[in-house]
Amino acid sequence: MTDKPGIVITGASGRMGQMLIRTVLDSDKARLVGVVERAGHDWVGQDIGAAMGGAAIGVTVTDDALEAFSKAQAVIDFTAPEATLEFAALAAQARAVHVIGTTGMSEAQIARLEPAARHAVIVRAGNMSLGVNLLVQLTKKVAAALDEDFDIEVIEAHHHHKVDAPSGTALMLGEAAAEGRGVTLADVSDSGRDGITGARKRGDIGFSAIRGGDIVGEHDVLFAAAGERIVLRHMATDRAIFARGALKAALWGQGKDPGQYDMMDVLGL
Ligand SMILES: NC(=O)C1=CN([C@@H]2O[C@H](COP(=O)(O)OP(=O)(O)OC[C@H]3O[C@@H](n4cnc5c(N)ncnc54)[C@H](O)[C@@H]3O)[C@@H](O)[C@H]2O)C=CC1
Ligand SMILES: O=C(O)C1=N[C@H](C(=O)O)C[C@H](O)C1
Repeated sequence: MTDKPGIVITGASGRMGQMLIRTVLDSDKARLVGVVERAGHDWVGQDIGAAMGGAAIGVTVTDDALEAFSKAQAVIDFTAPEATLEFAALAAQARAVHVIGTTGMSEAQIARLEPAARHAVIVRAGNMSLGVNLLVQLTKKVAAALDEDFDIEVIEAHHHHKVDAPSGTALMLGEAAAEGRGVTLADVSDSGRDGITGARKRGDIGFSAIRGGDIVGEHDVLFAAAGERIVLRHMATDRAIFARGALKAALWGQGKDPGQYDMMDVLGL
């Protein structure tokens, strides 16, 4: 027997799924006890080590999430919004910590996590890296120090497979800028400019999204005024930063009271 928390990774074949599996296997603080993929995927029924092109490791990919979660102390989930909602209910049933990296969830979908959070710990963040979470704090500070003479724009770039925009990180940065300024993001958000949009409205927080190639994730927060500009920037070059943060969250959540938390709680920022 070991007291290292057992971890299940969902979305096993995904870009983040594979990175998370490697991160847990390399860790001396956690054990990989299960991996989940969607029903019908080629990898279901295969050993995950072999499916990822290496040696077998004795963990079989399953599409039975509840069965996998019932053996785990934590589930790390970077998949898609509706899958994440289903996993939240099952992780709560298994009383496993649910670490959610999935982005693109609507406000209505986020609200649907609440019943699960009454029974289990949920840690959710649009970006699990230390660097971005620090950038969020810096953004809040700079926005609080400047007035609306400074136009705030969040510019993000990601690989061409990404399906949601603005990115989860861009939204975190926009929220932080709005909070620093003492406004509600929904009231000032301006995304998806196209055509004759009219001049920029004073006080708006703008979003622009670039999609191309294999860009892991880049975020700028631009504060632009007459005669000067400040740019706060984070550049991710390796998905390992997200996986390390997610594993840290899974370990941090052990023994915590049920509820919803984020990476600020985990990192103590
Ligand atoms: N919070 C963070 O730090 C980060 C968040 N992300 C987010 O993570 C999510 C996944 O990103 P990628 O790995 O690049 O995408 P991906 O498309 O490579 O992987 C998604 C995986 O989820 C699986 N999946 C979908 N529905 C499923 C279901 N019902 N059951 C089991 N598996 C299911 C897919 O088959 C696929 O393997 C996105 O929302 C992305 O924005 C990505 C990187 C960092
Ligand atoms: O889809 C991605 O790849 C990423 N998604 C997250 C986001 O939406 O911000 C985090 C990171 O930028 C990579």
